[in-house]
Amino acid sequence: MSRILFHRHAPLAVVAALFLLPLALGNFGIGLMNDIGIGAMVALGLVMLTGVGGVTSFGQAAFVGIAAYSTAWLTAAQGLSPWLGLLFALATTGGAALVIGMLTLRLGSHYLPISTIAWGLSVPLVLSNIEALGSHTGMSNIVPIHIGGYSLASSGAMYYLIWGTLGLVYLFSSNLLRSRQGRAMRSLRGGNSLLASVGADGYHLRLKLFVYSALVAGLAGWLYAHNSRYVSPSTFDVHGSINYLLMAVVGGLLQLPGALIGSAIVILLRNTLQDVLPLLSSRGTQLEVIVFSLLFLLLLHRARAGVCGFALKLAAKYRRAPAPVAPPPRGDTQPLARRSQPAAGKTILSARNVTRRFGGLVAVNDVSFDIAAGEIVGLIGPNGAGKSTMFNLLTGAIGLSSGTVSFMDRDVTKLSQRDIAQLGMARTFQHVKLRPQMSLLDNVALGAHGRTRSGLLAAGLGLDKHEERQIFLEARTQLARIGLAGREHELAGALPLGTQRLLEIARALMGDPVMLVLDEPAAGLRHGEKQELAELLKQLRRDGVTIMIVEHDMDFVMKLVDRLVVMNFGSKLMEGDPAAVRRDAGVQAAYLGGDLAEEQSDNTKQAVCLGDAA
Ligand SMILES: Nc1ncnc2c1ncn2[C@@H]1O[C@H](COP(=O)(O)OP(=O)(O)OP(=O)(O)O)[C@@H](O)[C@H]1O
Repeated sequence: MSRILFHRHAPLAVVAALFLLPLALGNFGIGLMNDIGIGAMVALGLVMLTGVGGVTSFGQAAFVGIAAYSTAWLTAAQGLSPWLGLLFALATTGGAALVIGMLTLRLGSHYLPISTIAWGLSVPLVLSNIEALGSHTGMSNIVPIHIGGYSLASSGAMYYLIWGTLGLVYLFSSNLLRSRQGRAMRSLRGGNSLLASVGADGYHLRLKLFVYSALVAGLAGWLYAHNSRYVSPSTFDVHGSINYLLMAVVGGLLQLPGALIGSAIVILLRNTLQDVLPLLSSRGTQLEVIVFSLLFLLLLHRARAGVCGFALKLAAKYRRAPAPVAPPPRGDTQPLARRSQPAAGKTILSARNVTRRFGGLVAVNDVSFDIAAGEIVGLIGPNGAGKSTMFNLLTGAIGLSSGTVSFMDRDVTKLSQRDIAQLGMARTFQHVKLRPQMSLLDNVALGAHGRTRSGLLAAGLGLDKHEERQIFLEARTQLARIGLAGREHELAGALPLGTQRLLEIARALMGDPVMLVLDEPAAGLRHGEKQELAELLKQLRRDGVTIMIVEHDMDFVMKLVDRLVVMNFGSKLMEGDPAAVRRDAGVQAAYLGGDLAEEQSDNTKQAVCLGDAA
């Protein structure tokens, strides 16, 4: 009870303290608070972009600069209102971010951060060469903001605008992270394949985050220009960007409050150093850079998750249960709409002459088979037979070298993984792809991405609550289905591997699939858990879901499936019911070794199982 009261009242106490703070501060203190607020806003965008989205940006100050110069030019040179300046600043910043993002966000690994340095360097260079913008000296005499007839010329008045805006941005970002879009954004680090499997588009999510963080930097730039009433290009160079990144890292890149804490620490520390270092040496400014570099190194060694991450780790030691993040269920919540399942027996998937080459290696060679609605089909074969590659081809994770695949009466040979997922094919992965730092409920809820619609704006404004309740209602049902009811708020990373595989099945079921493609779901499960999994899969078959399964535990597979497709060396060896497969000499030879002598030791256990089952 006291914890609930704390969670409810702590934000109110912070708001009240911030409201009253100017009464206790002089002009200098208020000026510092304004700098902290503006810095925190840019750092907050970086927490979203770098911490959540995994895109490291060394060019965020450039967006602050584009916005600051836009409003400076419109108000000081054109004599228009700062409020028009705000719209113009957001338009130029958002437009620039969209173009830069489209040009750079497809770059992988270290190329993307390097590209951010490129535009981080070029934007201030361009600004300093435009005469109409004051060239190297910048622009002064920027008019103050007015609200009605009230001028925000004093730093005390700007304080409330800056911190009020920061509060709104914080609220919007916090709502966004807890939404359907936010769950997908928080999963960006899990890779495009995970996102595509739930019907989400990693590139567009990254682009949205990029533009969002740039718009937040743009808001900060607008406030900066009208707070300092002066802009110059050097403020917005790469040095400035590194400063913002430092704030986010010091505070904690993974939590929104980190932006605020980091900005306060960096600005207050810089201010103190500027007072103290000149007393120690005549080269105080150079010493300041060295002190900050050392601080950065120390942080990377000792507390990579920043102050916030450190505090959370400490708090977790004393916390009794993880804090709930999902809205609690309500009696009147309607379930999500379901798709109608195809009639039992209808062919829903046809693979024809499917071939996939990796250089000179033919991983899948001219394989054809059909799958009918309501079947459980096993895809088996010795290690390296091409099963996972076949799954990747069917689900669209990789492209075919030749052949065709049709699913639900559509040729899906050239469709993306995401489009195939939207048609009703859900999958799990041989190497589990979960978000370890997200709760079980959030991981499962992610699976409904393709079935639900709420966009970024609705999420940020908190207009998605009805859909969120529907998603979490179903996520709780799916969790209960795999035996994890009551553990919704635990972290997925804390589960044993076998249970993580079950969690992947629950996530796949959230897509309301026509067909479930399971890659070694029983690996890591104990005997009793395997029996429960078999029961779950049989129940799903009764519910009309078609299942294709790769599994090495022959005993498990033979008792579960209606039909088997056997692969060996990339080709289809045979197809038939379990009894026929057990009897087949070719299959026995493949599993016993035969010509595959080098695989014998690996497969002895499987071969024995095959024999046992027979
Ligand atoms: N991306 C890739 N690049 C190159 N070769 C690959 C790639 N993916 C798979 N292969 C090769 O294709 C062959 C089939 O691999 P695949 O993983 O599909 O077999 P599998 O039957 O699933 O094996 P296992 O049961 O051990 O998982 C192997 O020789 C593998 O090394």
